Amino acid sequence: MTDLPTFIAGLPKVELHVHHVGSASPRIVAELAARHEGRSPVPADPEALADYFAFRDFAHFVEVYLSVVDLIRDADDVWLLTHEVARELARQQVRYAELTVTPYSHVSRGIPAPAFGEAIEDARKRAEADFGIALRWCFDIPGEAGLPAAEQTLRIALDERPDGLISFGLGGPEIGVPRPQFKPYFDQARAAGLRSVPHAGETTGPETIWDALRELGAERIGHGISAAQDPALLAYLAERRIPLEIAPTSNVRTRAVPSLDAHPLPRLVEAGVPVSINSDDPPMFGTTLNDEYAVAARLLRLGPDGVAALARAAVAAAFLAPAEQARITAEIDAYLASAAR
Ligand SMILES: O=c1[nH]cnc2c1ncn2[C@@H]1O[C@H](CO)[C@@H](O)[C@H]1O
Repeated sequence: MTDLPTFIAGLPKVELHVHHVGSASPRIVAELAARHEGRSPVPADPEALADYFAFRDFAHFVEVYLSVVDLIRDADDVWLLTHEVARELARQQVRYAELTVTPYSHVSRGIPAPAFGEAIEDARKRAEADFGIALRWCFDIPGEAGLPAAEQTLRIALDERPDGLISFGLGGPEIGVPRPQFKPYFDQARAAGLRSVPHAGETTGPETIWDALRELGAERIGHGISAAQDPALLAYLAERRIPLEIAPTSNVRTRAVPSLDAHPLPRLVEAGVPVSINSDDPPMFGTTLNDEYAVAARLLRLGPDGVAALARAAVAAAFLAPAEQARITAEIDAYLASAAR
């Protein structure tokens, strides 16, 4: 048996909670910054960028995140970012990823919605051809922009309806951004066949998760780590098999959790809550999906069998057709068997 990091690197995976702009690597950011003559506070130098991605708190994280969004000024930038994010995911043996994109942030910066939709769709198809990775989209509302952003995100989702669009989300800060106000938008998105995957319980308590479940019809929860504070909620999530999209390093870097050793992941797993392991905004948090699997393996004291089970759990939580789930799961099983020889 090879060492665990090598095993993880070759393990077929899916990723369910990773943000488009948040995945802009230092190389992509440098290229985007160079395209726009440095009219940005975002450093082009990868070293300086690593320091720039150090966050005082969650509000500071959103501020930095939006400064990277400002670098994306036209459809070509959108295409470049999307194709490169797919390349990096495929390099980590990701077969399928549900990528969270925030159309409002780009359209409000002057990229027409049709051009945005065409760019992500063309990059998605090219990525499938170039790297063999299947991408799907979650369109998320940037919570800090409130109901106007909800309205426009829904409009773009329903009017453009790119082939890859499968879900509707809500990101950004939770503090001061209660979930219930977004119910009319989630109702319309779900009525149109989009799956509901809001963030909740990342920087606020269990009541935000209850709201996401009861008001927004959440089928999965982004983060949801504060569920560990509410035994009734843990039981509810476990009984109904409602998965949490866990991104351990994200929670530490945004100061939602004081340290990895304090992360509630072991308690969530112990309570029987389905979890998937994700990277969220990997370059911003100085991590990769593979690193997050290694973190989860350490926190949960897993070997190859346990890590393969985490990968299978993410496949089971994906909005994938059963035949596709079976195909990727069989690949995971075959890989585990071959690694054991
Ligand atoms: O970890 C996260 N939690 C919440 N929002 C996030 C996270 N990572 C990226 N975003 C994104 O930040 C944007 C700000 O406009 C939101 O749209 C959200 O998608």
